[in-house]
Parts: sequence; structure tokens; C-alpha cells
Amino acid sequence: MEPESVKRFREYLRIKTVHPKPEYWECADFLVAQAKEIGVEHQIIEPVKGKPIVVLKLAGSDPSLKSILLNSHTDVVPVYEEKWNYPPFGAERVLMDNGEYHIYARGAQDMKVTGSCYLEALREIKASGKQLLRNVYAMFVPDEEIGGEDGMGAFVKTQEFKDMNGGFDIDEGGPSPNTTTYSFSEERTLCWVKFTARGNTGHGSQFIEATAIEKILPVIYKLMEIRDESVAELSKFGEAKALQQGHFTSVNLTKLEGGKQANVVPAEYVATFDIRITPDVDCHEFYTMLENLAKENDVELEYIKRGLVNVITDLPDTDPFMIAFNDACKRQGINRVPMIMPGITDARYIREAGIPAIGINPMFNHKLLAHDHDEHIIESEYLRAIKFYVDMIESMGSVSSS
Ligand SMILES: CSCC[C@H](NC(C)=O)C(=O)O
Ligand SMILES: [Zn+2]
Ligand SMILES: [Zn+2]
Repeated sequence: MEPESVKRFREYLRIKTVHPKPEYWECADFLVAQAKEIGVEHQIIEPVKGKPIVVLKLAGSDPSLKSILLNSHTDVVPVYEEKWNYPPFGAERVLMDNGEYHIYARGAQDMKVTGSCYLEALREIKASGKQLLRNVYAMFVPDEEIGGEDGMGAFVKTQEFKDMNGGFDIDEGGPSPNTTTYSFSEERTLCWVKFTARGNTGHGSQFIEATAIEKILPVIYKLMEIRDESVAELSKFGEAKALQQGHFTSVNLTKLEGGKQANVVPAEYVATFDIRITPDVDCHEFYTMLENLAKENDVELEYIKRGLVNVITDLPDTDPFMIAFNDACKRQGINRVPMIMPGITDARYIREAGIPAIGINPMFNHKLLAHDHDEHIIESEYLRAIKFYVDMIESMGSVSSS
């Protein structure tokens, strides 16, 4: 028989909160209905029009204490529908040969499963009649997948967020391919940068000087050199490469544009890079290097998006929240291994607001399918993850000092 928690998860997955036109109000309606059923207070905050944030509150007995935040994003990335074996918004529950049920949908891993676990955990705790010491807030925010400026970025600046008096945030992670759980207390800094070179044009048979291509190539070579250095350093870690990648700056040339016809020397060439700067280096020094590189080669530089600060969560194991966090992990059989988040998440806004944040996903044995075709989760792991969050929330919500 299908568990009720799975039915509710599938309902959430069927809401098309997919970019570029996410159905945020349908999603808000679903979450408000959940809050009412669970029997907890809710609030809708709309710091940016059309981008509602829904917050559920499990009231603690001492509201003067700092609260526990549970963060998840409601939006999902677009799909290549023709590549899917199951409808991406059908949330089909499929019985596999090994006897396990899989739930297929965009957002199944990234990250409606986590949002659903929060809802189910709050439901279970509320139904048990237990009251925790601290307020616990489950936050459902839009736009993470497009940078979060209008979502969590705007939310942290509101009075409503400040009034929540957050003391610790549990945030986005990824499922594990085995039984080791990765936890994320820091991220690399995002830098999307566009270099535009302009130069002399003319007939493709001639030796034209100072062309756009001549100017852009040294910029590309230099950045590819940085990429090669990172790849070489990282390869020294062998099997542990994936775990260590956050310690190295990644560089990818993601767009190369220019040229009109084979026999016309292009007057303009544009190279766009996705760079992720490791927290081990000062991002401002990196930006100065990029700016000098552009200047030396007579190339224009434009940042499409970049981070200016990189706050990391670095609490000692003796911190009362960390003790509660680690105890819950231990009880639930979670072997937590810290890792630098390869991408950027909304946790960075929360850290910038001065609140420690750790990203985690306790599910085991999943192929990582975030943003991929046939994204799915294993039902039994979802059910186990709910138990993890019940324990985690009770543990964190009962911390008496800090
Ligand atoms: C600019 S928003 C993009 C956010 C996305 N985050 C993840 C976790 O994949 C990324 O790092 O590319
Ligand atoms: Zn995500
Ligand atoms: Zn994502």
C-alpha cells in the first residue's frame, strides 16, 4: 500500500514550479493546505511580487531562544521531456525489479524531496503532541535555481526573516551514491564572466593585425591554464577527487560567440566563462587577476553574476547545535563527511545573514540525477529520510544553551 507521506510527496512533485514560468502560487496553496492539515501556523511573505515564500512554524515552548531553520527551494530546472522515460511532472511510482518503488519527477531529488521530508517530520512531531523548546521554521523559497536574488536573497533582508531569529539552518545537500553522507558548510564563489574583444576586420585572405581573435585567445589560454592546473592538482587525489573538488577553482568556457562568414575577419568575439572560486583563495584577488588579464589584452570584461563575500560555517564540534546535529546523525546511522558544495545554494544568503548553515541529504544509494533526465528517488530512502529529519528537528529544537 502506498504510504500517505508518499502520496503527499507526489502531489508536491506534480506542481509545475519549473523555470522559466514556475507555478509559485499553486505551490503556495499546496503548502498552506499542508500547514493547515498538520496544524501549524504559516506565513506567506512576498518580498518580490509573484515570488511567494511560505514559512511553517512549529512553535517551541521558549520563543525567546534562537530558532532552527529548515530551508528548501520550491523551483525546479527545465526538462528535456523527450529524454524522459516517465512524464517529468507525473510523479509516477514505479515498482522496480528489486522490489523497490522509485518516484520519477523533476525535483524528486532537487529538492522537493527535502521539502517533503520537512513537512512530514513536522506532521509527525506535531501529531506526537511533543512540544520542542525552540521554534522550528520550515521555509519554502522560490528561485534558487536562477540565483535566488528574488527568493532567499530578498527574504533575508525582510523584518519577517529577522523576526524568525534563526540560530542554525539545515539546508540543501545531495543524495549519496553509497552510504556516506556529504555535508556542506561552505561553497565556492560563483563568477560568471564575459570577455568581449573588438578588433580590425577585413578580407579573410589578408594578414589583418590586432584582430578580436588575437585579443581574446590569450584570455582563453590563461583561463584554460588555470583549469588545467586545477585538474592536475585534483587528479592527485585519485578516488577522493570528488570529495576534494571544492578546494580547486573550476573554469569552464561555456559560450564562444562571434564571426559572420568564413571569409570575413570577425570584428568582435565574446567568450563567457563559468568560474567557481574555491573558498581557499580570496575571490577579490581572483577578480583583480581577471581584470588585469582583460586590460593587458585590450578586452572588455563584464561580470554577469559574481559573489563578493564567501561566508563559511565553521562551528567547533563542542558547539551545542553541532553536538545535537552530530548526535542525530549518529543515531540515524549517518556517517557525515564534510565537503565543499560544488554549486551555489541559498545557504550562502543565510550564512551571510550571520546564521550557521549546513546542507545535508541523508538518502543513500542514489545516482545523482539533479538537473538530469529521469530524476527519481527510492521510496524506502525517502521514508528513512523522514525519520532522520524527525530526529534531527527534535534534537536541534531541544538544545537548551546557545
Ligand atoms: C546562479 S544559480 C545556479 C545555482 C546552481 N546551484 C546548484 C546547487 O546547482 C549552480 O551552482 O549553478
Ligand atoms: Zn537545488
Ligand atoms: Zn538545482
